[in-house]
Amino acid sequence: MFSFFKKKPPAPDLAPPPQSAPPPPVAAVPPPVVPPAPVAAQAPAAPPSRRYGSTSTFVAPPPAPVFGSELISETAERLGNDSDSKSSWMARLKAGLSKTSNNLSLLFVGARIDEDLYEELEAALLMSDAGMDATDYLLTELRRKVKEDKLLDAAAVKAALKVLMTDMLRPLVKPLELGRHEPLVLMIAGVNGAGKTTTIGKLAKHMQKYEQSVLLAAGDTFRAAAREQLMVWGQRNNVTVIAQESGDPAAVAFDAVQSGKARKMDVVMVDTAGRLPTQLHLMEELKKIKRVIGKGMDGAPHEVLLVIDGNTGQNALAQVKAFDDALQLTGLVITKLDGTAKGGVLAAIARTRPIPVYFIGVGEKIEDLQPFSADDFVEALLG
Ligand SMILES: Nc1nc2c(ncn2[C@@H]2O[C@H](COP(=O)(O)OP(=O)(O)OP(=O)(O)O)[C@@H](O)[C@H]2O)c(=O)[nH]1
Repeated sequence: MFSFFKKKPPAPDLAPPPQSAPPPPVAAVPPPVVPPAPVAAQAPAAPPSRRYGSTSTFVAPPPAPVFGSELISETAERLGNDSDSKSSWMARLKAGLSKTSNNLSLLFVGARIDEDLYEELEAALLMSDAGMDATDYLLTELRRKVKEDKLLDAAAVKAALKVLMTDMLRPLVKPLELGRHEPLVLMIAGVNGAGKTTTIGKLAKHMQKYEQSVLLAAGDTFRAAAREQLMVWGQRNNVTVIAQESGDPAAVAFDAVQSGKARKMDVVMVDTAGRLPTQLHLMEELKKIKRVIGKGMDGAPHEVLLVIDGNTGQNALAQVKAFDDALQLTGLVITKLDGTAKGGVLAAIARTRPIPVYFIGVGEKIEDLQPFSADDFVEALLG
């Protein structure tokens, strides 16, 4: 079974209280529209400061949305009919990475194992955005392997490179564990247009398939369209979105966490506005959002994810470093590997800042976001 998330068996202290059953699976019985309760009314005994407590509005889910064939096919996928969806996903990933895979594969066609091959391989890896460090490492290890195993033909060398690459990327593989906290709070960051809001929408939909109740915080108070995008998405999918007309994104995040706790939600996801790591005041704002989420719930956010546009090449590494320094990232999502992405940047990340890559995206549809698999990725590159 191609499992999306790893859901920990609920520890006794994390298990939902028996009386307050979790919200019914959204697909089967959509929760009733709860009139928006003011946050202050739901807050725990110690009231939140006015600054973070009372200004957000709730966008309640509409009654009984119509779920049609989309849900049926997704349900079929969950029940085990996922070999088709996996092969079409692989086809999209292969197509997305075809630039690099063509370059790499052509090298080995009828090639002799000599210095020319190593030089061409070095150039192809550098062009794929793998960076100097990962490229040097792969070439050194490959030379060693060829010598040790006395590899004589190009196919065997290619196979050895596949193994090396897979071993290099494997430390990045980690499932996103659900059910560790109630709610599990995720904060999502990234540069402008990386795909944060879209990723949140896709993740929420997938989490719903795992019977997770999800609440979203429209923390991108900078770009009005981002808030609308999240709210429309939430209404369509029966997910409550907490938003503010304008103002402090930290306040929206705080309200969302408070509300998530009061409603016993499984997951709260906090969107944030896009920003460049060089915009220091905006990076400070992100740190503040993270701190304020922690005030709303001890230990939160439990996951701080950086969404990276796969087309940004080596700059992606700079983004990972800067956001990690500011926020101590727990995971990455690499989107748009269907575009002009070259894919090698994952090798660079693995060598220099091995932060787990939870998901990769190869398109705008929900099923285009999938957990990262080192084997699949290398198969798409060198298969
Ligand atoms: N082709 C492709 N497009 C994607 C993918 N993920 C997101 N997009 C598109 O990228 C564009 C930007 O996505 P958003 O989710 O709005 O990005 P954002 O990071 O929230 O943007 P800001 O709020 O402006 O920082 C949208 O048109 C998405 O549909 C992907 O994997 N592949």
